[in-house]
Amino acid sequence: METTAFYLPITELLITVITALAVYYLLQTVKYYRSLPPGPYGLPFVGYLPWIVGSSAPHATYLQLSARHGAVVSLQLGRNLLACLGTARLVRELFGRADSVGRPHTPLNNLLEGRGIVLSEGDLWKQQRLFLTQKFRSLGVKHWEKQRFERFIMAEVAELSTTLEKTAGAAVDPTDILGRHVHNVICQLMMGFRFKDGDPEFSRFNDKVAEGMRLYGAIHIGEHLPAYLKLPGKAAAIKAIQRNMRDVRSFHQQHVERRCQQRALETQETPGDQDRAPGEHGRLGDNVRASHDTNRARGSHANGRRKDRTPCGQNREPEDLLDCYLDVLDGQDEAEFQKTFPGLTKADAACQMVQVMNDLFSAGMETVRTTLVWALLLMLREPGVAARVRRDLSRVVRPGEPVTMEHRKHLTYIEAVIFETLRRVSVVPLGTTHVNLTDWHVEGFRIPAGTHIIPLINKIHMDPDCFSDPHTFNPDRFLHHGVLQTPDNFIPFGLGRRKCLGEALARMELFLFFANVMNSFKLELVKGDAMPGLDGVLGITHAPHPFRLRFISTAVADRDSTE
Ligand code: HEM
Repeated sequence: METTAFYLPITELLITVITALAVYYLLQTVKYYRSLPPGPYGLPFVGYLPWIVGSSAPHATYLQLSARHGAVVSLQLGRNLLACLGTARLVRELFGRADSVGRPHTPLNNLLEGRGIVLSEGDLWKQQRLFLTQKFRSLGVKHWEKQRFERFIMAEVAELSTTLEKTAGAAVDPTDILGRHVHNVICQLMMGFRFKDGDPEFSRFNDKVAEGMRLYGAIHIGEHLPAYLKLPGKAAAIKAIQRNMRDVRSFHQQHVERRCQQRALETQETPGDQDRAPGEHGRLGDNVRASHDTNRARGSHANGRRKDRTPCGQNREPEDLLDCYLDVLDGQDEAEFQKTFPGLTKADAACQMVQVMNDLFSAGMETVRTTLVWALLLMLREPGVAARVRRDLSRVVRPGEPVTMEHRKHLTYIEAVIFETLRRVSVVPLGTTHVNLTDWHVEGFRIPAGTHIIPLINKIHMDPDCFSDPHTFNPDRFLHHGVLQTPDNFIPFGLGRRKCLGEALARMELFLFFANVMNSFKLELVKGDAMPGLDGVLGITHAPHPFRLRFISTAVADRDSTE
């Protein structure tokens, strides 16, 4: 009897406490979700993930959500909360904040251990960003007229013309054709080498990159649902990704080693410097390959930029980004090293350098190539625009003659065509995910620290309030009395502190490749093929479905028309 009397109050107490806790938890949860920006409901545990991973065009899904819920949308993807920003004003304001520069710490991102430039954070990101910005400028990416970087691109443009001539008007996939040449521009900027035509290393490298993307695509759901990566077979997939990353890194590493050896040789050859020990990286290995062209091997020192033959980085100008890094790493001046890369050991800085190379290849090659392919596709679809491009060119250069940066100021319509291409197809429609480092209060809602934040670039570019009649391809919207305009709502390179580092380079490449192709070739749809559409697929970039076209040399076209 006594036992029962004692038992009942305890049970009641327990039930009361549990109920109170459950109600409290429920109220807190409701309060938490009500404080968030509006968004769709999802399923327990996985949230809205099935709708996003199941879509071949997630950017279009986000666009619909933004249309339904407003300028800021939140949704749960597995364990991650996502906020989408649907106006340029919000992206500008929020990504300009110092606490907007985090990147997601997801299981697959973490494989890179926070190295490089795209996924690094904090002081490491700041120092690398500063270093790269300065070096891009000094290599002539920003102030092309003072430097020789344009010559790298023009050399590649000339090679592309040769490649296109060789097709002799046959049907080709422009993505394949442009790949090596766009890749070579980055190769030259980074490491001063280029792949020759038919170089098997190029296919090997490309296959590795494609394999990496395929492997990542197969398990990227694990970024939001880490438990997924514990399923049978997933550990093997992660290992394969790691192996692939090692292979791609070692490809760049070999070029670093070769350069170290060259620099060490130069040091030994320099009178009075025989006693100098080779730099730390001069000992990295001896795996030297001779299958590529290199600036040094091609004697670029003779082009007047090289000042003298003093050792590694002393009193001579760097030829590429690798030189810029090695000048600091190999330099005798420890204080200079610490000032440039505070808190890093030389070994850390060397790993960092190789990952930065990887990042710049990934960020800079696919984006430019895809934009060029879209531009060509749009010229097939818009013959009136293509004709006006040619008319403008003919006022400035003769058909087939090289178009250079010097001509750019007279060819604003071509720049407008490139802008309109970037707007109409948004090659990087969701930017790169940011993470806020503190709680934000935006438009009356709370975005808790650690939220994954994406700018809806394609939504902004296709918003009729930002661009009238947005589905129409109209380059003139970027011109005012013939002067190129950059509207606030035009944000293909992102905004704020982590804005694209390669914008100036990308714009230079896009102009030179596009203008020169248009000046030397007429583009034709292959007979019997359907006109390619503007609904692409979203992988690393928003790319068109494969299509073919024919490049007819203007010399041949003019000859045929006079016959
Ligand atoms: C058409 C060409 C390109 C487009 C549309 C493009 C677009 C973008 C966008 C939208 C971002 C994300 C910005 C953010 O996080 O808010 C980005 C980041 C970046 N881009 Fe580009 N990009 C292009 C070409 C290039 C090139 C040629 C390079 C360099 C070789 C480059 C290097 C980078 C880097 C390093 C970042 C990360 C910056 C950081 O995290 O601090 N991009 N780009």
